[in-house]
Amino acid sequence: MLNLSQNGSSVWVAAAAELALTPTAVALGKFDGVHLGHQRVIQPILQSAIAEQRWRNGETPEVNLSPHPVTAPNLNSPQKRAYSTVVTFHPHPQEFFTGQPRALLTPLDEKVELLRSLGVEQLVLLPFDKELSALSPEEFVEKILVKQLQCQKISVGQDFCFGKKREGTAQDLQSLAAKYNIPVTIVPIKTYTDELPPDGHSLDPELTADDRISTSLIRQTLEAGDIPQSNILLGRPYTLTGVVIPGQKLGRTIGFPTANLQLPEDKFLPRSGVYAVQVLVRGEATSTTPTMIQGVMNIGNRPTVNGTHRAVEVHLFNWSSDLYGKTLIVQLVRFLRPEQKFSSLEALRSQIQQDCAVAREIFRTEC
Ligand SMILES: Cc1cc2nc3c(=O)[nH]c(=O)nc-3n(C[C@H](O)[C@H](O)[C@H](O)COP(=O)(O)O)c2cc1C
Ligand SMILES: Nc1ncnc2c1ncn2[C@@H]1O[C@H](COP(=O)(O)OP(=O)(O)O)[C@@H](O)[C@H]1O
Repeated sequence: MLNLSQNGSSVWVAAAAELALTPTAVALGKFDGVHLGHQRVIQPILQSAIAEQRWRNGETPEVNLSPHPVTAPNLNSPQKRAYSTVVTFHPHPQEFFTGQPRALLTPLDEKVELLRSLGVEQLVLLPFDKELSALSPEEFVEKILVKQLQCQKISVGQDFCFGKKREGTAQDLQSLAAKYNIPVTIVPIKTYTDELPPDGHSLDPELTADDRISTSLIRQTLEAGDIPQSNILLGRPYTLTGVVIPGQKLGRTIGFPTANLQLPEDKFLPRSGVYAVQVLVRGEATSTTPTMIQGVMNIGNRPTVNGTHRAVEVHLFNWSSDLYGKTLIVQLVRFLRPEQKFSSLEALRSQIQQDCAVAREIFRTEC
């Protein structure tokens, strides 16, 4: 079991259900992206943890989103408070079935950090293998949820499927869990029309077969470079987190040093090209240094300098010190233009100057 911790609080990461801290209040799903829909599924297990703490303090809960009445725990019993727990599959089931590595919106470390910020206490990674994928819905509930996780409460999205050949539905889970007196909240699908701002940044109709907020819709908006839309669907900016590694040391010669980022191998990259970004340098925020630093980023092969591989590089505004070895958390704000092959470094320099001016204008008017 790992304990990933930042800023003092931590999330327990259990690499198998039998290693989990119990009892649990569980949100079940893949949760790649931890987007607005996922956040809604996670919410009830957080509320139950808070509600139980309130009962302990002698208060009555204000809201109960569960379709089942949740009974107050017996405070005289030795039973402990349920740990708010996200249960997910690792590797991603699609990776298991296709044998192809799948790029993720939120690789493990990033997912852990997002769950921590939502107030989740534990992440359980169920190894998605032959054995797990062969469990019937009944066996999954009995073996994993009841025996190993000692679930007291479960939350899933309306379209959740589980068990062998995905034959169990959210409703099946509800009736199977009822046999063990475990209440199951089925969270309605969140739609992007709920999220559109009134001044109408509408989604490209070609992108949307239906209006469900989904990981695949967010991947499509990122592939299209529609960052405002990706960020609305995520409920936060899409982020690239990586360590600064050395590059060709050409950037400084044209007046635009760029921090080259090493990202997790399974990180999903948006459309190649140039972006306006806001950056957090981990460990650098002080009372005198602003938390967020504005800048520009390029994702691409750098044809002008005969680059051989895709690089992700960030130039920070108003910054001059060394960043090698530091971790940058880069939030995408807007796609500016595709990458081009320039006839000279001077032509590239002049274009980057224009990119900076466009980005500064976006920050001035929109951020
Ligand atoms: C805002 C920005 C835009 C860029 N646009 C392009 C581009 O259109 N074509 C290209 O070949 N390289 C582009 N680059 C990448 C540069 O070629 C690269 O930063 C430069 O070669 C320095 O690389 P180094 O960090 O390895 O020294 C861009 C870089 C930045 C920061
Ligand atoms: N404003 C800045 N933005 C990005 N990196 C900067 C900046 N100022 C200084 N640096 C430092 O310079 C390095 C980038 O310079 P560059 O010549 O492009 O070298 P490299 O090819 O190794 O990335 C960064 O990794 C960082 O340590």
